[in-house]
Amino acid sequence: MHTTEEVKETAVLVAVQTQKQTAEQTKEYLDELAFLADTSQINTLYTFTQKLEKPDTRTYVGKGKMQDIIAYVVDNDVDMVIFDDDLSPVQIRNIETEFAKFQHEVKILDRSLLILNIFAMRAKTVQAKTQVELAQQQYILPRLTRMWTHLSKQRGGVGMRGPGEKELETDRRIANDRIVFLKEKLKQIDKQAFTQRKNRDRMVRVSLVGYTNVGKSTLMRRLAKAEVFAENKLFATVDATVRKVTFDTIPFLLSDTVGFIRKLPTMLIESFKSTLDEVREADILLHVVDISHPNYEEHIEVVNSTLTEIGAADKPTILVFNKIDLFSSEEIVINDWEIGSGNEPENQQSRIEKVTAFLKNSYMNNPQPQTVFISAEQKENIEELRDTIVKAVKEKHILIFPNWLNEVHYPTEELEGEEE
Ligand SMILES: Nc1nc2c(ncn2[C@@H]2O[C@H](COP(=O)(O)OP(=O)(O)OP(=O)(O)O)[C@@H](O)[C@H]2O)c(=O)[nH]1
Ligand SMILES: [Mg+2]
Repeated sequence: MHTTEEVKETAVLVAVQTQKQTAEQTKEYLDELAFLADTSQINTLYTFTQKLEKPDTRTYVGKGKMQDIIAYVVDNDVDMVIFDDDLSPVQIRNIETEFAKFQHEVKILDRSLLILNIFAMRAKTVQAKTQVELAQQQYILPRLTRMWTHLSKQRGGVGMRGPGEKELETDRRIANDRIVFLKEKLKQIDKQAFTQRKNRDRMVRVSLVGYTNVGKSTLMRRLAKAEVFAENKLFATVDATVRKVTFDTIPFLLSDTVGFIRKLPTMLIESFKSTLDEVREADILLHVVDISHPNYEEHIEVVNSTLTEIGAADKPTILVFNKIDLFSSEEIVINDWEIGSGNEPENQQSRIEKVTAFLKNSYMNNPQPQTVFISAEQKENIEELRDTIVKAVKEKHILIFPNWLNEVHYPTEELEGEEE
């Protein structure tokens, strides 16, 4: 029997605004956290912020603020409290103790745990599943408290009440054994994957990278005509997808990868290193940016530093600004450039041109060599992107096949993917 109506759990979000952050940034981060919660089927009821030099070492926020949160949670019978930064084992224990005084059952979560949970939901391949479970176990192990102990046993669980201290020791041992097992399993999978990648024809490899939800999978579909899952949720893609694409008679491999996010748990990056091998071994990166997002510049920085962290910086990169169509439905002014509203269809094209001109201008001094402005969804400027990719691929291709220009390699049936 099925229950058709899924009852969403409810949450309040808690963030600290440090001196380095503006109120606006803090709001953006909380919006992102709410989006992460929504992706996990969790309904956000209220958000709390506190200005502090840094998060309180004992309870993340100060005593007074914690009392406000508890009052709200108890009054409204809220299911969970989600903190925007990683909680230390001590903080978790203290916060649990505060809530226990009110005999209120509440789940305590943080951003990393939420992200791990979404990854667990999304992972499809054995490799991705194993990587996510390993990251979950490693994240939870030092934080095993009464409440978090069950998390280590149920894959993808969001949080449950656990048993008493006595069982904790056993649980830690079980978690440790599991970690050893998962690491060994991953080693085997990595070996196989490495052989598979090595056995592939040597082709130029292009990887789509970018912040989560910017449109990488949508673009993959456009370019490779592949059936790739895309939706307006965070981390729609967790497994890497690779397709062979042929433009201008040159075949190359295009891969779609997991999106990056601010404060991505280090453990997760670590454990995803083998999935991210596609990115690390790529010849060319297509760094996709959602230009309609108010925080897109910070997103670019997050992606760049994540690329550095996995050792994939310094590759030839094409910066692809996506979702330019979102500019055509509303009045926008970027700095002093007034773009005007384009509700009349005949104005849309010129507005897109104006936006593109503006952005090109402001990115002219950027060391990034190439920028292209597109709408993957509305198929705007896909041709220009294609030309840019072909040019970059040709340069690499000729390095792999120095005699390429003198030979005819490719039968006509391989030309699929050329036409729209
Ligand atoms: N308006 C508009 N929406 C777009 C465009 N491209 C993608 N989208 C939407 O943006 C959302 C995210 O797209 P995806 O392709 O799943 O993004 P992604 O980068 O693969 O996301 P993750 O796999 O979660 O990292 C979807 O709802 C798409 O329909 C575009 O050019 N314009
Ligand atoms: Mg995707």
